Amino acid sequence: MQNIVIAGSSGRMGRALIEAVSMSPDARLYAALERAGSVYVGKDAGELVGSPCGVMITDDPAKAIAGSDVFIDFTRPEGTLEHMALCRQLGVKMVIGTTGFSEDQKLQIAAAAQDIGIVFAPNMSAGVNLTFKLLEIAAKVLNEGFDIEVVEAHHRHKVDAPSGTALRMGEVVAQALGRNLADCAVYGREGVTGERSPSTIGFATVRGGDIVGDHTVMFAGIGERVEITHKASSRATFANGAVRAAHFLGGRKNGLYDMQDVLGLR
Ligand SMILES: NC(=O)C1=CN([C@@H]2O[C@H](COP(=O)(O)OP(=O)(O)OC[C@H]3O[C@@H](n4cnc5c(N)ncnc54)[C@H](OP(=O)(O)O)[C@@H]3O)[C@@H](O)[C@H]2O)C=CC1
Ligand SMILES: O=C(O)C1=N[C@H](C(=O)O)C[C@H](O)C1
Repeated sequence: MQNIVIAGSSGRMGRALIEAVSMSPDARLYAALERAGSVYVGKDAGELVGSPCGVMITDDPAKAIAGSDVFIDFTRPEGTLEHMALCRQLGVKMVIGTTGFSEDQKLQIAAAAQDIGIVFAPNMSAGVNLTFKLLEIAAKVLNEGFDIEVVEAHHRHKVDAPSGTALRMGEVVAQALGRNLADCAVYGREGVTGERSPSTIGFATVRGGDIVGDHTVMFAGIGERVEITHKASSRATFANGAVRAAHFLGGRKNGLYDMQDVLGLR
């Protein structure tokens, strides 16, 4: 049985995670965390998903983490890094789904993984992780004469762009082609842009309504176009993946992993 702490428990993913943990026979909700000042502090975490569970939401991270097995964090980069410092100190493993980290912040996560096991992935769904493999194949086969564009769409509340998943898709394709994404990414276009340079990977972002998460990578050639698309219709897919990642960490003391490791796709 794994004792799980959920950070950002009243958020969109926090609620999906409470449900996913409650449905896992090998996991139990050990603590639910919110920021100080949140109206949810002191409330029963289960009430957020319509079924009280006796775990009261706390704003004390150290108290929540002490004695737990895995800390699941889908919050914001600054919150995740604060939680990570405590998890590292207390020897508690982490599943990190938060997106929007800078390169320096990602290095901090890698450093913490020397001491604790961490699964860090911008997308915990099995389907998206399969598309990463498909993209690798597509990029290697369509490596000449095809323009590559990544298009993503998310709900109106999302604060980072492009999505972490879109960026990872770009990285996968760039790596398969022997390119460095930092050198070839084009983030949006406006005005007189000139013709498209063939070595670039373009990104386009859509934000609106309640779109859970759509991603398409387009390989546009002359006379044909291949599109690899994933559409998430429920956050349960990410939450179930995160709980699976927590179980994966069970037998691992330290190390940095992603969902390719968890799903055996490496
Ligand atoms: N890897 C994956 O599979 C997925 C990743 N995500 C990522 O997860 C993250 C959360 O998404 P979502 O649930 O939609 O966001 P929400 O805004 O709905 O929830 C975020 C939660 O984190 C809390 N929070 C925000 N800032 C901090 C902080 N500095 N310290 C502690 N807690 C904080 C919020 O509290 P408050 O309400 O007080 O602000 C809220 O409870 C995003 O980065 C998103 O991209 C989302 C889906 C899938
Ligand atoms: O913020 C979201 O909602 C999502 N964020 C992740 C990302 O940035 O890739 C994953 C998913 O698409 C939902």
